[in-house]
Amino acid sequence: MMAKLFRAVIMGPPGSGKGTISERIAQSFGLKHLSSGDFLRENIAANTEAGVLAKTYIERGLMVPDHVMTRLLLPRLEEMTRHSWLMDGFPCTLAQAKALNSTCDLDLVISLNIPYETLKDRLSDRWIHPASGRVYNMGFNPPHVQGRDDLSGEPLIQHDNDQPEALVARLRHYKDVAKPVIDLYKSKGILHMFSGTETDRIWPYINSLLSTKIPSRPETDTQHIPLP
Ligand SMILES: Nc1ncnc2c1ncn2[C@@H]1O[C@H](COP(=O)(O)OP(=O)(O)OP(=O)(O)O)[C@@H](O)[C@H]1O
Ligand SMILES: Nc1nc2c(ncn2[C@H]2C[C@H](O)[C@@H](COP(=O)(O)OP(=O)(O)O)O2)c(=O)[nH]1
Repeated sequence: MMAKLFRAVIMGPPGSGKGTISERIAQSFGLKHLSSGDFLRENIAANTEAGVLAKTYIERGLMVPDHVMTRLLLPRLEEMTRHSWLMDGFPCTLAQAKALNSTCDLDLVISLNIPYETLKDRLSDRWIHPASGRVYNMGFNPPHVQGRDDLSGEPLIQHDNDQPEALVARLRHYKDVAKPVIDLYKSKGILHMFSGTETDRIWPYINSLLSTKIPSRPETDTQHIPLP
């Protein structure tokens, strides 16, 4: 018999650690880490119709319109009939959340609540490998060679909109659009909020919550049944 699939979303402002925590969840529980940013970059690289359209918004530092996001992501999620997944970066508006709702029932939503000063410090030190989306922080998880991606050796870059001047506006925007989404998931009883300044201190709480909901991977806990 096939085990039930597990579907989760992780939300939080820029720099809150969604990507970092998603990777840990994927490793520990075998969920597939899906990222809206990665889907967009793949589509841009492949020159799909949605990718070409999305690029015009991303280049201007704007959010991609809801109808483009849902057209792009929902079919991909519908195809994921054999994998449990964790979605990072989608939904981020109420319209996206409602569209997702009509496609699947989420089991859990993780929301990260991180103080502004912490976000500012992290992002001003965030370095990205543009081709893969791999993220480094010079204090927290520095690359082996300064300024170079660990796997490809290619140069790392910083985003202008990670600098403090742009961050205030991004954060305000996040708060405005995320609030109704958080309220929706709260009302469904699936929202779990985690607050703190360090990923390493938040992680054990997320880990133990997930341990009550899904089996760990066989290599971390051999008594459990692996996910499909
Ligand atoms: N759910 C979404 N709705 C609309 N636009 C999106 C969405 N997800 C990503 N985007 C667009 O794609 C861009 C890249 O997304 P990505 O998540 O990689 O990076 P980001 O904006 O730096 O986010 P964060 O700082 O939270 O990691 C965003 O800046 C935005 O323009
Ligand atoms: N100093 C410090 N930096 C951290 C911590 N957790 C994550 N980071 C780093 C990694 C990234 O460079 C940056 C933002 O993390 P991210 O996982 O990309 O966040 P998000 O934008 O996907 O939500 O902060 C942390 O706990 N401390």
